[in-house]
Amino acid sequence: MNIYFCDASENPYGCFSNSAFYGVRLDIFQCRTSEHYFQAQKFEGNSLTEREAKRNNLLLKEILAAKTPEVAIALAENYRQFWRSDWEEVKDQMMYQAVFKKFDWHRDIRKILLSTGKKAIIYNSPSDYYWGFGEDGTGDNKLGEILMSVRDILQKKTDRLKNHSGASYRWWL
Ligand SMILES: Nc1nc(O)c(N)c(N[C@@H]2O[C@H](COP(=O)(O)O)[C@@H](O)[C@H]2O)n1
Repeated sequence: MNIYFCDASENPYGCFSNSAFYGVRLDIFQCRTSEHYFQAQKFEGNSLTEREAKRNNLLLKEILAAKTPEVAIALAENYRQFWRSDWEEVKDQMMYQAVFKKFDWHRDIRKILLSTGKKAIIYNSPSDYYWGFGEDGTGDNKLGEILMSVRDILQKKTDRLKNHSGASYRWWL
């Protein structure tokens, strides 16, 4: 049986959504959600002039200050002309980082992710054909795939820690 999720309010798998309020760190900044982290990464610099880097840093801070993930998305969209030029090439990697940090840090939702075992995880967004499954299931489901990759890595980390037992395993569990 597959695991489907879409909205952050769904129980128990809504926590898989990037809009769920589980914070992640971006350097010295705390992001309210993995969506904030992901959107802010659009303004991280590759080969920017000093002036451009300064401007992008301000945009990044504005995005991180957004009260909701929806506002963070809207702001990033507004400043599309300032996105890093290699965004299309790096966006999967950035999504992976955002999702990994979230589940590596938050024990409660890590347990939910690991509890899905080997089942397929599907981001059942009708409007998103890249990160999600789309209206008709022909979408790429990239977010679902990333969640499954993160699950595999965190399962291996759990198994490794289990073998060493002790304080680090108790903390991790
Ligand atoms: N529920 C929902 N509605 C949409 O319209 C969406 N695009 C998504 N997908 C999530 O939104 C984030 C936007 O990604 P892009 O900046 O457009 O690449 C991303 O976190 C998707 O998971 N969801």
